[in-house]
Amino acid sequence: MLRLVLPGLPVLRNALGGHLRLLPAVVVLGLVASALEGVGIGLVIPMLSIIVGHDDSSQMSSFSAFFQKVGSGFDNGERLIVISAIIVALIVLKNILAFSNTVLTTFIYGKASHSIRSALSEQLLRVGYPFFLQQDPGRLLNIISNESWRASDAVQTVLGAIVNASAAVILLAFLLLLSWQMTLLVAFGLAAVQLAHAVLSASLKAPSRSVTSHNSALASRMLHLVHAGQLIRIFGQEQREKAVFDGASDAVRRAGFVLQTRQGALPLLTEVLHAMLFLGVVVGAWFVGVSFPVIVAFVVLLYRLQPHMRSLQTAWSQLQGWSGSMEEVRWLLDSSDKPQPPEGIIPFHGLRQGVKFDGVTFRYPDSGSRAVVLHSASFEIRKGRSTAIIGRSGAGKTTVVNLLCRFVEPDEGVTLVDGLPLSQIDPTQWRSQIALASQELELVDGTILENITYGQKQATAAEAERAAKSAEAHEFIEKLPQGYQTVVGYRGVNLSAGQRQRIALARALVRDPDILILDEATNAVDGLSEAAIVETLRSRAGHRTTVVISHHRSTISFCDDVVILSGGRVKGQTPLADLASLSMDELYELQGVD
Ligand SMILES: Nc1ncnc2c1ncn2[C@@H]1O[C@H](COP(=O)(O)OP(=O)(O)OP(=O)(O)O)[C@@H](O)[C@H]1O
Repeated sequence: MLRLVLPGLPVLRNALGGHLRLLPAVVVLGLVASALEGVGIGLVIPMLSIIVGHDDSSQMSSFSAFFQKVGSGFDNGERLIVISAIIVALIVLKNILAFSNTVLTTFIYGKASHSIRSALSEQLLRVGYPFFLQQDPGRLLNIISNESWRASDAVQTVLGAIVNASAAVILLAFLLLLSWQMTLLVAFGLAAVQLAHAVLSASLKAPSRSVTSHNSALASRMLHLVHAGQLIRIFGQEQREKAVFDGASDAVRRAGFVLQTRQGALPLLTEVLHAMLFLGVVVGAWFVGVSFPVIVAFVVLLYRLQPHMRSLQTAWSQLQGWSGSMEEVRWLLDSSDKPQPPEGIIPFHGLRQGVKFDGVTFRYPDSGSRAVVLHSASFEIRKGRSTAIIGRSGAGKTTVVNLLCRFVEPDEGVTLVDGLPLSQIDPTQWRSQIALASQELELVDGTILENITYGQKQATAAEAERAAKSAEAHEFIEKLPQGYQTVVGYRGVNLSAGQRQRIALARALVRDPDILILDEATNAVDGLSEAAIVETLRSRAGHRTTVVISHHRSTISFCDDVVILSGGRVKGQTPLADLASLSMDELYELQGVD
């Protein structure tokens, strides 16, 4: 039931996590502060009785009569002073408690916001890689940068609502004790206002979802403008991109306008309803003959109750308005419909014989009727040897790498490592023994040294330098004013493509991996440097295994074996020596590659 009533409840529960146990303290502080306020207001009764000279408590409820007796031992002047002093003391104490509650709720809010962001980042790091193949990055960016803040705000709103609800309960209890008849009238009135408010708030859900989906689309456009700067300029698409972006931005504005105007109308409407209720109570009290001091105390209590009720209603409509955001955050945090990370418990400490693809068939997730990418592929990568995987564009070479790295898993068939299914091997241990250099793996924003030792934190500067020398990167790094401390910028923008590739290669080599995978890892490197890199790779022969993907004959020249792929099918696996004299095209022709 609550799940239906309060959108995003699971998100809030997770966000509050261990701090849920602090909520009773929030409630108690709220209750006590309001009780102090209620007593202070109750003390208005004897004050007014003295001032208007109406000291008769016979027609009052026992609760009102109790206040009427306060300070009855003093003469009227002293009594006024004593009661005023008590009221001031109560106000001071109430505000100290209210401030303590503000500190407590702010602390809980900060922790809850942090746990939402932390849970989102953990989920993005934990989820199986195919998730990123299926999802729109704009949607993910929007959830992290936008919707997560709304979810945090929702936590703050709920905390505020708890404080307001505590105050409302106490003030209502005081009203009840002062006059049950008038309180009954108030309760009916409040229920009617609440009902009207709930009906109107429900209409916020659809616009909230619309805002969220338009925000996702806008985030995609923003990503596109950031990443496609060159493309847009060289093809002269600035005008068109501007129009598309403005369209997406305007759609957010329009959706936001609908949501905010509906949200904005609610407090106004409830203010009118509350005012009607207020006046109705005063007139009703006069009709049933409630004494003047009690009416005043009742009205003051009602006046103090009103902002709490309105805050509760505003909180309600805000939560409805953020339901789209909460749903998005809940969706990302929910692991049940996401690809799982690779499993496996068999320890892996190094390759002993080799890796065998045995009848592996694969299609990318969510590809619907799309073609199978690998058809029953069978070939072998032998330990200590270098295996080239070649084939025309789209043949499935990178897909083989994705399977080797366990970014994706075969649909049929099996990948065997020393005779054991790769799916049963501990993925962390497996990955710790392989290193990948590919066009997909970017540099991180940091220094060159940080990039080379990324994932190998214990590597010394000397080891990083050795790896850089092997990757033909040391020379150009040394020429940079800051050398290894040069900051490469976001995705390595401060470097040339060939320089980036050589640093990425050094990053793979510094791991001294058991299996080195190079996927078009040197295609931007000049011929001389590439020849030197090839010599380095040749020197790994015998004790280390290398898998190379390249369209260049020279890059695979040091390889022992060659696997030829065509349209996702293995056309053959042969020692490269048998084909040594052939160019790439002759090689494809010989193997019947289309
Ligand atoms: N993330 C993906 N989702 C759906 N299909 C994909 C995805 N990645 C690749 N494919 C498809 O899988 C097929 C093989 O792609 P793959 O990247 O493995 O080819 P490749 O041989 O490495 O090509 P290239 O030499 O051009 O890099 C292609 O038809 C491609 O369209």
